[in-house]
Amino acid sequence: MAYDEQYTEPEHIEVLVQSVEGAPQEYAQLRYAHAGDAGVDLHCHGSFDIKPFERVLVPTGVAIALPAGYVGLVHPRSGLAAKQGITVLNAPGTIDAGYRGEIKVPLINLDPEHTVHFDDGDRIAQLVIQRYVEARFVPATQLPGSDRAAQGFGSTGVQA
Ligand SMILES: O=c1ccn([C@H]2C[C@H](O)[C@@H](COP(=O)(O)OP(=O)(O)OP(=O)(O)O)O2)c(=O)[nH]1
Ligand SMILES: [Mg+2]
Repeated sequence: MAYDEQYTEPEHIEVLVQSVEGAPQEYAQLRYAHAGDAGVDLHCHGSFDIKPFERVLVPTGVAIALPAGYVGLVHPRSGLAAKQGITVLNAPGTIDAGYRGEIKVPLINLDPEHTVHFDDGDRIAQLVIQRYVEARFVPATQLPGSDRAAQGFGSTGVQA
């Protein structure tokens, strides 16, 4: 198969976005920065500082309604991580389809020296929307065999 033939359009869905009380209306206008981006940037509502090794639960000013069968995953922004040591503490954060509250992002500053300042509206994280599968968990007394079996935690390439 030619490389180009592998290309498929991503699935398109509608997700309702509301700016929360006290946040500007335009906060509800989430947009992918580039064609082909998987993540849409989330902004902070309000300005704040994060000192070294401090964590802050950052309000984004938005609430969303995902259709059933979809989940929002809050990922760090690589630029903030690489340049300033800022990451999402619970990455990836899980936004359940049924959650209607404000999306909040627990950021942590892992830079040992520098306090990082954020202005109102700065991009703090990115939201990736994916389909999920709901499992029916079935208690079992024995699991089927597999190539890996119970090997894990760095076992690959190590002589038994
Ligand atoms: O980074 C995050 C993660 C979660 N949430 C919201 C949406 C999510 O649907 C809800 C619950 O998240 P999670 O299940 O991760 O947290 P929990 O500590 O298990 O809380 P709960 O007992 O409410 O499920 O909190 C956020 O706003 N930001
Ligand atoms: Mg939970």
